[in-house]
Amino acid sequence: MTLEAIRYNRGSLSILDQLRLPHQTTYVPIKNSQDGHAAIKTMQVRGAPAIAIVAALSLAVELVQQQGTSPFPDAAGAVKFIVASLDYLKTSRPTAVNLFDAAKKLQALVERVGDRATTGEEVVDAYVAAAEQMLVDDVKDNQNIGRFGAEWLLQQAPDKVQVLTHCNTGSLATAGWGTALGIIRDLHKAGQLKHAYCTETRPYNQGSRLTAYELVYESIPATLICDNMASALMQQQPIAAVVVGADRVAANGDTANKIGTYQLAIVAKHHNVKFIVTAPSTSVDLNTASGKDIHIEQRKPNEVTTLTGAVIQSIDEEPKGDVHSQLIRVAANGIGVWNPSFDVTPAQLISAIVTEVGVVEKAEGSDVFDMKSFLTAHGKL
Ligand SMILES: CSC[C@H]1O[C@H](OP(=O)(O)O)[C@H](O)[C@@H]1O
Repeated sequence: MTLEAIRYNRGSLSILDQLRLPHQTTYVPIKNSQDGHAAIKTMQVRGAPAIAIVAALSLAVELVQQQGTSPFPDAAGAVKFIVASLDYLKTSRPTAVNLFDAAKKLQALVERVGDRATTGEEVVDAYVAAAEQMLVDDVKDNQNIGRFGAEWLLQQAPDKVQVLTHCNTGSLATAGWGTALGIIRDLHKAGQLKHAYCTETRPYNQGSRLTAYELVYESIPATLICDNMASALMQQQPIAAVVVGADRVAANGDTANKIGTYQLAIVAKHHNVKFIVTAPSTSVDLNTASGKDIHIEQRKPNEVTTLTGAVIQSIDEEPKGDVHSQLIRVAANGIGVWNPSFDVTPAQLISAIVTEVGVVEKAEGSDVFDMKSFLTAHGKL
C-alpha cells in the first residue's frame, strides 16, 4: 500500500498536510472549493496531478453538501455555480497545466449535461462522477507510466540501474503510485534498481521531506543528496538516468518542472546520462508551442530565507513520532531573493518523455518532440 495523500469518499475529502511531513502525519479536511484553493496555494497539497484532483474533488464535496441542504433550483444555476468555482480554483497556482486541463474538461461536461438536464441534481451528479473518475484514472495512468518508463530504461541499460530523481513525483504528488517515482518503484519491484538518489530540492525540500519519506516507507535503497551535489554524483557514480516529473510539457517537448530540473539536464548531457521526463498526457499542453510561453510561478521570498523542520537538540538526534515542525530563518536579514518555483528544460536536453500511453522520442536528427502526433496516434486527442 503506497502513501495516501488524498482520502476521498463521496461527500468527504481530506488531504495529507505535506507541509508537516515527514515529522507529522496530519490529514486536513477539505469541505469546499475555498478550502481546496487554500490547500493548493499554500502547498499543503502539491504536485501537478494531485493539484488537479484535489481542486476537482473539493468542488465535488461542496456540491454534494449543497445538494443535501439547499439544492440548485435548476440546471442552469448549477452550471453557473460550477463554472465560477472552477474559474476560482484555476487561480490557485499557475504553472501545472493539469489543473487547467481538468477544469476545462469538467466545464465542458457540465455545459453539455446542463443543455439537456432538467434539474440541478443531474448536473451535480455528472460533475461528481467525472471528478471521481479523475482520481481513479490518475492511479492507473501512473502505473502505466512506471511500467513504460522502467521498460524503456532497461532497454538502454540492461543491468541493474542507479537513478537520480528531483522534487517529489510519488504518491504524494499524484492520486497514487507516482510518475518518475513510479518508474523507480517498478525498477525496484523488478529487482532492477541498484540504487536511487534524490535531491533535497530547495527551497521547499520536496526531495528531502517527501521523496525521501516515500523511499524509506517503501524500503527502496536510496540516498539523499543536496542539490549542488548532482554533478559530483554523476562524475563519480554510474547513473543510468535522471528521472523527473513535469508540471507542463509544451507541444515541442520543452518541459516546465521544479526549479533545478534544467541544471540537472545540462549535467546529465555532459555526463552522457539519459534524461527522462515523466508526465501523464494531462500535463501536455498543445496550446503552448514551446517552453518560453510557459508561465512560471514566482513564490514568496521567505521560502528561500527559511527552512521548515523538526527542532532537535543535537545534530545526531533523530526526531521520533509526531513532532512539531518549526520555521527557522537561515538567510541574512535584508538580502533580496529570487524564487521561481519552476524552470524550463529545453526538449534538446530530454532523452524521452514517458506518458501513460507510451514513450515519446525525438525523430532522428530532430531537437524537439512532436507531442501532437504522438497523442493523436495514441487516441488522446
Ligand atoms: C508528478 S508532478 C510533480 C511535480 O510537481 C512539483 O511541483 P510542486 O511541488 O511545486 O507542486 C514538481 O515540479 C514535480 O516534479
